[in-house]
Order: sequence, then structure tokens, then C-alpha cells
Amino acid sequence: MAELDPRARDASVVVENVHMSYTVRTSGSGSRRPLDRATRKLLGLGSKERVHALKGVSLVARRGEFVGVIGANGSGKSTLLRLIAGVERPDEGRILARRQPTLLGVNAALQSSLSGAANIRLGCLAMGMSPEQADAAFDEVVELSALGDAVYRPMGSYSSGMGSRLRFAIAVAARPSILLIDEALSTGDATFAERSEQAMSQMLEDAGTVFLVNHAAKVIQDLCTRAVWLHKGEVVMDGEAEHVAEKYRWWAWNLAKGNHETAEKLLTQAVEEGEAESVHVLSTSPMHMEEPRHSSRVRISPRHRSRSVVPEREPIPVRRPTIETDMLPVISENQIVLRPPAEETPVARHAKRR
Ligand SMILES: Nc1ncnc2c1ncn2[C@@H]1O[C@H](COP(=O)(O)OP(=O)(O)OP(=O)(O)O)[C@@H](O)[C@H]1O
Repeated sequence: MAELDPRARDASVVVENVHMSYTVRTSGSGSRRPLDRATRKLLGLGSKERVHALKGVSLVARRGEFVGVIGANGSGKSTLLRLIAGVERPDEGRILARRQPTLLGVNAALQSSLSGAANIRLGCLAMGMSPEQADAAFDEVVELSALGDAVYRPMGSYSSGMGSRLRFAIAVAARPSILLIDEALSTGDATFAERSEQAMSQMLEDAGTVFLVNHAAKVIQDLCTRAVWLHKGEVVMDGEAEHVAEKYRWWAWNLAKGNHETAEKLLTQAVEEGEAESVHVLSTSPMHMEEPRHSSRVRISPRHRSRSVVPEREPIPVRRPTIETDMLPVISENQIVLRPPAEETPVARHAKRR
């Protein structure tokens, strides 16, 4: 049994045994011929398929942590961020956050027909700022986005990089405690990269938490303090960014070179070495809450669990949280997070073995 974790007070996001699946329509025939596909569609012969995007993901992010989420295409990175943002709710498991997280580009939906300047105001208001705060933040947003005079042009005329920079600058100006970034930082030039790094360092110094999804191990190594490697919806490794990103990079390189056997071995080693964090959230106050919007909906069948790449663990008791905000249940001080003792973390175990 794990010890009580005194650092629970620092937890800003708790992801507890989260499962998420989507139903997708397939043509069902496997045929590549357009006529076949069209005929099957007309006859309504398409079938539905269940895609398990996340399978029992658990982690605790703390104040001041910059967490990189890395993994191959379709491994569940964006799904995890959307769930943490509260944009979607998990089928099973629970997510708690100390404050409402900001998912870059989603919380401030911008209008392409309006100028960048009008969108700054709109975006700041959408992020919860008052009109006075939005006006005061204008110069800072323009500077960080490095748009110059282009800020007075319609946003529809921007390149995708310019749009990403503007969304990032608006999100940072709103001083979120928890910022979730999906790839956006790879679209800027060197000046923007420098400024965005400074802006995020400031956020972390203010005890914020940043999650960054990126395919590039180098970006994760350069920016993050910690990395979570997802593979087919499961946590393969969770630990120090440099170490996890290096393991991921080596695995991805072998896979890209067609060294499937080596890649498979590396993945197995990483799974053995990097057992994911085990998270239990207990509520010590009476269970008087209504069913939260983000609580369990559907149970995943044991059949799907048995195919998992990560060894099975004890089922985690899911109990109701004590407080609820508009989007996600909030972590309260009387909830306790249990996790393995420090010396049992994947990185520590790896170090011991060497
Ligand atoms: N809205 C959706 N509807 C149907 N399937 C979805 C949806 N969102 C995600 N998926 C599926 O869930 C799995 C995980 O997708 P997700 O986008 O989270 O992966 P990712 O790691 O972010 O991928 P990428 O690196 O390509 O962006 C994929 O198989 C994807 O097809």
C-alpha cells in the first residue's frame, strides 16, 4: 500500500484512472474503390467501431511543473488535454483541477473576419478578463505575438503560425494557473520561441502548471521539467523530461527505420521501467455532492483491458469529489493523493539498476 503523499497540497491537476473512447463510422468493406464505398454508404452498410483513445491514464501535475506529453500519432495526447480542459468528459475515471485549465485556442475562440486587434479584445474577454483588463493587456499581447502592424489585418489573412502566436499571447495575458498547449509552440520563429519561453517561465515562477503536447522529443527536452509518454492510450513512462524524451526518441527512431523488433523491445523496457503513477483521490468530507458532469459514464469491458500494453494494476476506487466548479471538480485540501513512495518512481528505479 502506498504512503500518503504530503505533496498533495501542491497538486494542480489530478487525472485518476481515466478512460476515453470514441465511436467512429467505418465503411466496413475495407474497399478502397470509391464506387464500393459510395454504394455501401447509400445502402447504410457502414459499421461502427469503438476507438479507445485513453485506457486508464493516471497522473498528478503540481504547481511549477512544465509537463510535456509525447507519443506517436493517435496515442491520445490531444484527447488527454481536451479532458483536462473539461471540453469533453471521460467515460470512466475522474479529473480534478485546482483552477479551470485554459486550453490554448479553445477557451478564446477567435473570429477570422475580425482584425487581430479586435480578436485580442474578444479573446481576453472570453478568457474572463474585464473590459479594462482587456484594454490593459493589449500592448503585451501584441508584443508577445510579434505581429507588428499585421495586428490590424483580418485574422483570416494570417498564416497558421501567426494565428497560433496570437492565441498563445492572449492565453498567457490572461495569466492562467493551468495552461494546456497542443503543438502551438512549434509554429513560431526564433524570436517568438524566445519570448514564449520567457512568458512560460514567468508563469511557472508564479506557481502555474503548463502541459505541452509535442511530437518532437527535442522540444520536450528543451522546455519541460517532466514528460509523460503515451502509447495507444496508456502511460508508458512518466518522469524527468530529459530521460523520458530520450527513451521516446530512440524508440521512435528505430520505428521510423523499420527496426520493428528493436522498437518493440525498447517499448517493453520502457513500460517495465516507467510504471505510471498510481493515483487515488479520497474525500474525507461527507459525500453530499450531485453526480459531477465529468464523472464516469461508461465502463470499459475487461476484454479491452486485457489487450493493454501496460500490466494490469489494482482497480482504483473512484469516489465523488467534494467541490465542483463550472467545468471540472476542484481539488480540495481534504482530498488526499496516494502515490508510490519517491524511491519507487521509474527514474529512481532506473538509476538504482545502473
Ligand atoms: N473526436 C473524435 N472522434 C473519433 N475518434 C477520435 C476523436 N478524437 C480522437 N479520436 C481517436 O482517438 C485516438 C487518439 O487521438 P488523439 O488525437 O488524442 O491522439 P494524438 O496522440 O493527439 O495524435 P496526433 O499526434 O496525431 O495529434 C485516435 O485513434 C483518434 O482517431
